Amino acid sequence: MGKKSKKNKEKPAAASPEHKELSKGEKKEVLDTVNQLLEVCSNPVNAAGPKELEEYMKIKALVEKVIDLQSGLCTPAVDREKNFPGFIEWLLSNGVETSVVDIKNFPGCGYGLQATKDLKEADPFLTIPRKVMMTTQTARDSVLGPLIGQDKMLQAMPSILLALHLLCEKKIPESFWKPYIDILLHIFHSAETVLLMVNYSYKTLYHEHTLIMSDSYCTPLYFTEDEIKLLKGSPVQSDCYNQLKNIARQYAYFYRLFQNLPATSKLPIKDCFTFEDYRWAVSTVMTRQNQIPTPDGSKITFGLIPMWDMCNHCNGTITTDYNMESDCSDCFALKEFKQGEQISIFYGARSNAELLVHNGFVYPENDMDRTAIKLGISKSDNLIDKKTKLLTALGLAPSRMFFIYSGEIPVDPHLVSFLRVFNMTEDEISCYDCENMSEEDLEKMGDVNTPINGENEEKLWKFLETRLALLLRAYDTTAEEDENLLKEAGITDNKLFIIQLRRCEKLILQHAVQFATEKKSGSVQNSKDNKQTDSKEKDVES
Ligand SMILES: C[S@@+](CC[C@H](N)C(=O)[O-])C[C@H]1O[C@@H](n2cnc3c(N)ncnc32)[C@H](O)[C@@H]1O
Repeated sequence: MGKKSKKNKEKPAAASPEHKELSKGEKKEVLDTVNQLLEVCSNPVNAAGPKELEEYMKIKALVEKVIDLQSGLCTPAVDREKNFPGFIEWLLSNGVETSVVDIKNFPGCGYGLQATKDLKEADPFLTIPRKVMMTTQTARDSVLGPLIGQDKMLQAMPSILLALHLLCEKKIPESFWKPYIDILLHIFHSAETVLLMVNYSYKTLYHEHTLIMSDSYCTPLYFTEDEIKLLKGSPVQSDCYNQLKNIARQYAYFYRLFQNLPATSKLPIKDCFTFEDYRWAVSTVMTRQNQIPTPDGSKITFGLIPMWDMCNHCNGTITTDYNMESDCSDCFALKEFKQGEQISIFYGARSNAELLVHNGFVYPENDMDRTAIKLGISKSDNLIDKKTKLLTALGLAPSRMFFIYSGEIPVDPHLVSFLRVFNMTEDEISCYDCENMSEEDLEKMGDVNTPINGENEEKLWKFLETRLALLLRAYDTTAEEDENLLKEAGITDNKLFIIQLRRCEKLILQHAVQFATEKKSGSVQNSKDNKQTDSKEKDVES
């Protein structure tokens, strides 16, 4: 990154002297705990269930111990609001035009961008040049450069590289990106969002809940054990376990690397690489990064795009584009915005589960919501080989994740095809020539309105209805109970998003059960009608 980062590379590692030193004994205790963490987190993934929870609790306890031991080493939080003017000045001095937007606090989603004038759909409102971005390339030009050449993980995983890059720059007082880093969300450990608004409808509550917004991420890395338990029944619970396991493993890996590798001796984080700082950096990158092309345009990589990353999310389409000629990221209004309105952008087609795990929030109005279910042909099914063969011909694995969608039609062609094959008799399977499936066969098999026959159709919807009802029973609460819980005073951000998520999942499942029931009744009726027609035809024949 221009002159400054070169300077960082040559004269690195003047870490800010805010942290205290750990004693020899404390250092040893941290290292022992980190070693245990690495061992537990390197176990192969356990199947979902009690074993997974047990492992999570072990990891969580070790992580808490490390956080506790390192509590004096973490970078202190800064007041981001006070730093916004300096950030805007820095943007202006680097040629970024910001006159169309203001940074403002928007209850429910933290800070965001407000339109300073009316904007029409597709009007440009932000152009951010590469020179202010933090990218994998600027990481290579920074103090991290020598380490990247020696570490496969950093070479292969751009998000991890960005997280460490951010952390190093945060510790360098003269970093080029200091004005940007100073406006990022920081962690106040004791802060919890307090609900000011009670007695409001759910939707109002959702929008009002962060009148006092805690300056903290809500990624699963910050969930407590009790909060994670609130996800019982949700497929996201496993994702949360896995996220902590993966990040803890990475942390332990780099912690040990920083102790042993000469290439890390000049890193400003070498002696103050805390778990708390690492989860902050990872959460920052997870929730703010965007894809950008490499300078030669040959590959796509990741980067942090200052100011663009102040945009919050709403339904719509992607309206950010990289202009290779000007080497800038251009952002256009996804709809008309009136002066004073929040300008939101569409982050991409993500379910609420994905938004919670990767972006640290839930968007109840999400048009793209869906929930995952795992289905597979049972090993005890006598027809497993034949069904597997037919599924393979249809491009489907015999055991895999499917999605149930919000919206009118909750099933997609993959699920419909799978369920049809899953419920076939031997005679039905034998009607298909797996070696010569035509495009038309594939399409028909997945078309929700083209049953292969009444009986199969009835079995299919009955199976789905029963399966989804079972999934709904796995949760500890109903959607209605969740709605009431969301109205409780004093709910934390984490709990709010978790309950919103499981409520959204239940609404999707409930609607899909209703859809399956209606389809089943329709197919029963059709079967009856067909049988009657058959017998009438037989009568006529006889
Ligand atoms: C790219 S940042 C946007 C700026 C951020 N609000 C801030 O204060 O810095 C993404 C984060 O904003 C919040 N966010 C974005 N869109 C949101 C929405 N529709 N509802 C709630 N929170 C949202 C989430 O905390 C998310 O992790």
